[in-house]
Amino acid sequence: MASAISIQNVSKTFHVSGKTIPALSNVSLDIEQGAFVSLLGPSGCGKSTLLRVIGDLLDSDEGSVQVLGKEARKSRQDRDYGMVFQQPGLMDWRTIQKNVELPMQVAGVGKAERAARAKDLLQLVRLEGFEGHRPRQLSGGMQQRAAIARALSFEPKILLMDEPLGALDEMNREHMQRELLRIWRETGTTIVFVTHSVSEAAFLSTEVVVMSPRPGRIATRIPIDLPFPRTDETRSTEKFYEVETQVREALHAVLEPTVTGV
Ligand SMILES: Nc1ncnc2c1ncn2[C@@H]1O[C@H](COP(=O)(O)OP(=O)(O)OP(=O)(O)O)[C@@H](O)[C@H]1O
Repeated sequence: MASAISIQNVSKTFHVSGKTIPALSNVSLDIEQGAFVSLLGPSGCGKSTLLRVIGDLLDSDEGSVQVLGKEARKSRQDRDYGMVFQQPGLMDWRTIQKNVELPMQVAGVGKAERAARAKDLLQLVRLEGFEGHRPRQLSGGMQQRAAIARALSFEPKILLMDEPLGALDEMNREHMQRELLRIWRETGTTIVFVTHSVSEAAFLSTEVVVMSPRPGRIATRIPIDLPFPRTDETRSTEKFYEVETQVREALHAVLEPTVTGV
């Protein structure tokens, strides 16, 4: 399958108050179109930095990122990306419908068209009936679904998600994982997803990329061959347990390199 994202030898160092923080070192990664790739690794290993470099929110010092065969900057200008962060970032003085319409409004999409598209997107994330609500009147999971709807406004080919479910309680989180898989399968978008959760990464992904601590490097790539559709039953299967264990062991290996010999 064609490559959606091609990262070649990317390095990034931050300089803060005379200190040098090597965040990424020589990262190379190819992500296929339609993949759901999770970046997993210890805190500070550069997951968010890598996501921001992919999304052209941050320049790398070295290396290159090609998205759909173009420079990342061109892809951002072409609105190939949708982005979702841990906080939904909705504006409380606008209704849910108007929040979802905002990027389209900024881009100059006409009133009737953006209203119709926002309505469709809210249907996709199952928020029909809440169009006129304010964000504070919705649960955290519902707000995050609205943020996902907003991120999908330009039918992005690439969805970059930085711990989007991290602030949710366990039940809501599992529900949103199922919803996210449904949306991914319905839209066919390529997803790069940052998480701290082994089981979340195993449940959602077609591939888990484990990163090692500072400076961030790709330590292991684990293809996840659990069949689709993945449901709550999937979580209690032997196969899921095996996959989860494999991911957990890979994470432990980067946390305890001297013990494991990695
Ligand atoms: N804008 C910045 N200025 C200076 N240092 C930064 C900046 N952004 C990230 N860093 C540093 O780069 C390293 C990687 O940070 P990053 O946020 O990418 O890690 P992460 O793996 O996403 O962490 P976490 O899992 O805790 O969110 C950290 O040491 C962090 O302090």
